[in-house]
Amino acid sequence: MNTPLGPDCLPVVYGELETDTRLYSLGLIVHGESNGTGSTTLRGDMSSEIGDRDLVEDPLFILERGEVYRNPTEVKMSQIVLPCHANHCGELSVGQLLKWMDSTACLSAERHAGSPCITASVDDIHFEHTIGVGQVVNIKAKVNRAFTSSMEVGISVSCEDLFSDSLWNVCDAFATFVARRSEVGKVQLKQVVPRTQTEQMEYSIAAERRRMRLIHAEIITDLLSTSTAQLGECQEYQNAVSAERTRVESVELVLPPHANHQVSTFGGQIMAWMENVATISACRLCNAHPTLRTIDMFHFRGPSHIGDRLVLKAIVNNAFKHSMEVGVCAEAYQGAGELRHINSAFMTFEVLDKDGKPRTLPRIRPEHVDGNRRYQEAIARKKIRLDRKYIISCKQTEVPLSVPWDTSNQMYLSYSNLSALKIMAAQGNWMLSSEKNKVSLYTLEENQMLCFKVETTVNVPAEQAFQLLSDLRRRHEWDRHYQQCDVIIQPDEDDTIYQVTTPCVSRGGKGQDFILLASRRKPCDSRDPYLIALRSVTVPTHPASEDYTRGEVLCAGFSIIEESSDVTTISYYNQATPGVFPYISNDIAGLSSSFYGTFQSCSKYLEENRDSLDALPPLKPGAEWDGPGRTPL
Ligand SMILES: CCCCCCCCCCCCCC(=O)SCCNC(=O)CCNC(=O)[C@H](O)C(C)(C)COP(=O)(O)OP(=O)(O)OC[C@H]1O[C@@H](n2cnc3c(N)ncnc32)[C@H](O)[C@@H]1OP(=O)(O)O
Repeated sequence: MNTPLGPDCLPVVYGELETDTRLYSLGLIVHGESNGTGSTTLRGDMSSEIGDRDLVEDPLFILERGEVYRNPTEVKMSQIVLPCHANHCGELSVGQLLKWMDSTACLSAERHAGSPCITASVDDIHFEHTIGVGQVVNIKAKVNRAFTSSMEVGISVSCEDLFSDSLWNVCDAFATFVARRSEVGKVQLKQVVPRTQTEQMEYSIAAERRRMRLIHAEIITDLLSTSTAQLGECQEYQNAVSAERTRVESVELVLPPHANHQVSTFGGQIMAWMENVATISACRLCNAHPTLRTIDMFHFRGPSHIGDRLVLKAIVNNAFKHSMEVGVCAEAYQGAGELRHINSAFMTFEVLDKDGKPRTLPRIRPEHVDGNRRYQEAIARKKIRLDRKYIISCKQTEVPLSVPWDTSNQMYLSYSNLSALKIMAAQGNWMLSSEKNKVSLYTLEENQMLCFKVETTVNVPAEQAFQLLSDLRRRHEWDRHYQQCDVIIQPDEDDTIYQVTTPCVSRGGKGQDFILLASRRKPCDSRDPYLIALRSVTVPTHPASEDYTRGEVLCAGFSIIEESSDVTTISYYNQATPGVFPYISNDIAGLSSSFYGTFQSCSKYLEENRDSLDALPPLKPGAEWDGPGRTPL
């Protein structure tokens, strides 16, 4: 535990976070959390057997008329795995599983849209377990959020062994479906109305995931160009297998049974064909049975139809000690026509020994210039996957409070920063602790974790309040804990890294400094708030110094809701541990009013500046910190 006061006017969050508040990855949720379809499951690592059927049941949300609530878009599918669904090892083929997942998700999307829907993309999927013949696959899908013509569908897959009466999670995924009605062109979907706390959380985070997915290709291209430039020559290994030996090409004629109910090629079938060639390619490297672990996010670029020929190509791009990356591409043509690129994917395979541990794999020898490029890019993607897993899929108890920031993880940190704030804000059991002069203090205690929220209403337009509060350089105007605040880096318009110094709290003691990532977001639609999320990061240019005690913030920030054109509700959130409780207990018990004082000066600051923003020069994206003590911009 460090010193109690932080740069957020309120005590800062320190220490290990004993919480099941969860961070969400783009496609996969790795640890105990909501499963994307409205139910809550407890899972961990590979030993994630649920063991208790109740954990995957829907939360029993009782409607006023006494009925149990069920999401109107929810669709369930259960299938017994038969030998015809399995590979030669008696495990359900992932291709078959993808078909079932795509069908269930599409039917859920169509239930919401009331019109035909097509799969646009599927986020990263991580398969935690294989499924055997005779076991039952349960798939649940529901629409988390509708945008204009597209929707995010959350899919959860569990496996059930009827003989041992056990149940475990296999994977969670998020797919995007686009509604199409030929006669009207672009469809305007009705909004999803979240009814439960989990639905509210999924609804809120779906906007973040959409943002990430729409710029995913761009991010990966940027990261690849910077990362591969640093990698140098390909390493040579003894007994390496030639990449060319793993090359597979296979053609499929799209027949009516391969089409969906809209007569284009069924997306699940395309994924199954892709998985088939990828598995053959992986086998050629290891001469053993490979297990598919992850599929990176992919995008159905364009449709294909009955009568099309689909050319499926796969090659092992690189093999690491325990995993290999296979690149797969699907192209379509008609008769003697041109090839159309319809899909690409990167799949990661492992080979498991008899104890289920990954075996050491032979290395790959790339050939030709193109082979070297693929080899290097696979290394870069491996790093990107690890970064992403570390930042956005880790259990919070495993993440250090300050996460290293660099350009390669910038997007993921921003995403996790905002998602953590959204998850905190979406909790339904906030208790009003005290109220004074229109400022309310709420607390939330769960799993030895204490969060608090301070809320008030101001007569300032929401956008203006957002602009004023998101520039931390002005925070000293209303918050005495912000002694100095300098911009270190501003990678883009929505993210800024600041160094904040706070006064010392004990006589003769040191002040604190904080390296804070502030990520801000404007609303995606009228149901969203403006958000400013804060968390600690580390940057190599600013190590902890002797002059200050380095303080840390795990999750804090503002949610700003427009009540009318002139009235705005401002909520400040902070996530604390039992260790800081003594410092805020006075306020919670009503013995002190420091929160109110700070929040009232915040309201005053906003109202005094309701018509101006121009006290400081605007932040410029790309700005870099230029040395201690100097003006950063
Ligand atoms: C063998 C067994 C068979 C069994 C059969 C069982 C059948 C069961 C049934 C199962 C059936 C299963 C179903 C199947 O089998 S569907 C068959 C597989 N899918 C396809 O063939 C789709 C091919 N792709 C396209 O047609 C286009 O690329 C689409 C239409 C997808 C986008 O085209 P385009 O870009 O020109 O359109 P737009 O600019 O107007 O955007 C439209 C919306 O799309 C959003 N968007 C765009 N890109 C992405 C992205 N990467 N991630 C997320 N979202 C993305 C975008 O933001 C916008 O959203 P909004 O802002 O409006 O909200």
